[in-house]
Amino acid sequence: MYRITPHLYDQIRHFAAFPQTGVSLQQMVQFGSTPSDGTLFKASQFLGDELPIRLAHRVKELEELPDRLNEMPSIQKVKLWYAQSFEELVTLPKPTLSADLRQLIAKAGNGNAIPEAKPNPSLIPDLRNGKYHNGRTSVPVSNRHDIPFPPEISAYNEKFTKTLSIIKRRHDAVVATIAQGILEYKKSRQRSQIDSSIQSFLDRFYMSRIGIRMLIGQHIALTTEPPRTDYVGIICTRTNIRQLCSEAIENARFICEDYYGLYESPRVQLVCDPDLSFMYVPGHLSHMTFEIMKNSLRAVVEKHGINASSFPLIKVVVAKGNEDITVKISDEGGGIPRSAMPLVWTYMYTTAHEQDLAADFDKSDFKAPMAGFGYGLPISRLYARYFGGDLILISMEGYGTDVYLHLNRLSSSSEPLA
Ligand SMILES: Nc1ncnc2c1ncn2[C@@H]1O[C@H](COP(=O)(O)OP(=O)(O)OP(=O)(O)O)[C@@H](O)[C@H]1O
Repeated sequence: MYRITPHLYDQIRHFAAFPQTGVSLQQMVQFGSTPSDGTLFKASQFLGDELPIRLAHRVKELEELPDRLNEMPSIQKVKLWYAQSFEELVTLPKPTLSADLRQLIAKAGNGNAIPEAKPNPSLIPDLRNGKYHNGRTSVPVSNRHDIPFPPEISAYNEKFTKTLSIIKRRHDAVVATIAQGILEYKKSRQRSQIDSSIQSFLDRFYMSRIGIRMLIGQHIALTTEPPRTDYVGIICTRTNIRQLCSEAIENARFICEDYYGLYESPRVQLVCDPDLSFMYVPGHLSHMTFEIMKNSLRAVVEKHGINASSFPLIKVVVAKGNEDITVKISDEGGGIPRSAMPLVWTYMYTTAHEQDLAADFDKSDFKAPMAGFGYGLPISRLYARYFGGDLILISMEGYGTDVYLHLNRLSSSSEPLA
């Protein structure tokens, strides 16, 4: 079994002492719009500094969790995944660069670089050979894409991307495994709810995971996928919101019909300008709208009963403001009692019948069929906040719920990292 050696612990502690560097959606797009071996190499240099810092923060945090939560077997398991990924990144041999090549790489880019990872790497000892190495300095970039890069650069890019793919796959089951760890903790401490310090840990931890996966996913897509119109990596510069909402609605309705054995699930009216598009990550938007729709459908079906002759319409309205695009989902599913309102944002709060988490445990990601783990809302809110938006829920008990999904149009806000 993989274990963390004392030397690796030293490295982790060292990296965890540096702050994380946030990147905005705009920076990701500007940097990745014309990828060449040079820009990809620069991106890998940034990620090679930044990802170990982010992973090290998480290992340290998992290590220091209070009330013996850190001792739960599933928490330990996740900690080892993070440590292993950290080690794979810091031990990946970098190509030796001649002075000329250094200059070529410095010039690669398209006018706007992703930021330098905040810690000045000159302070970081090269832990592989015991020396201190000098920091990179910010170099103005030009618009040159015609520079021939030697094969060792593309070979390194390929190797780096391969390492990222392995890491991404290793971390697929993190959400479910941490959830399992929380269950182990609740059982061992005989608690029914988690306290606010654990809630904030989970918010931080899952937010960090979204960021790490965003950076990794973006890099893999830029390196391995052929260019697609309107796409830069996994970011779509013209995400059509109507189309995306329609798909999420249909998918959620299908699952609802299947789950309750309905001939037809509640209908959904969508009011949205068909041409409204903006820069976003379609995967994130699909995830959020789908989760919110599932909740509304479930509430409506359960309030009115599966034998109801008809269900009240669920309304989805999309509004375009200067700063935000807001998606409002209104249902007549009976709402939520005021006393339960703070709970809906806590992980593992659900009014669905308990499911066997362990059964879903080894699946690649965390997907409940209709409801059941109490992760839908808190994780969706993290996705919204990741790019500077928010998710707000207003309930009228006895009638229904309005959910407001605010999506930031300015796309310049940096990742919220803690
Ligand atoms: N539109 C709604 N109307 C009424 N109750 C709701 C609504 N949305 C959420 N809730 C309540 O909030 C709880 C938590 O919702 P959340 O989406 O986080 O988890 P879940 O749907 O139970 O499980 P899952 O992890 O599968 O999403 C739900 O179990 C439900 O009790």
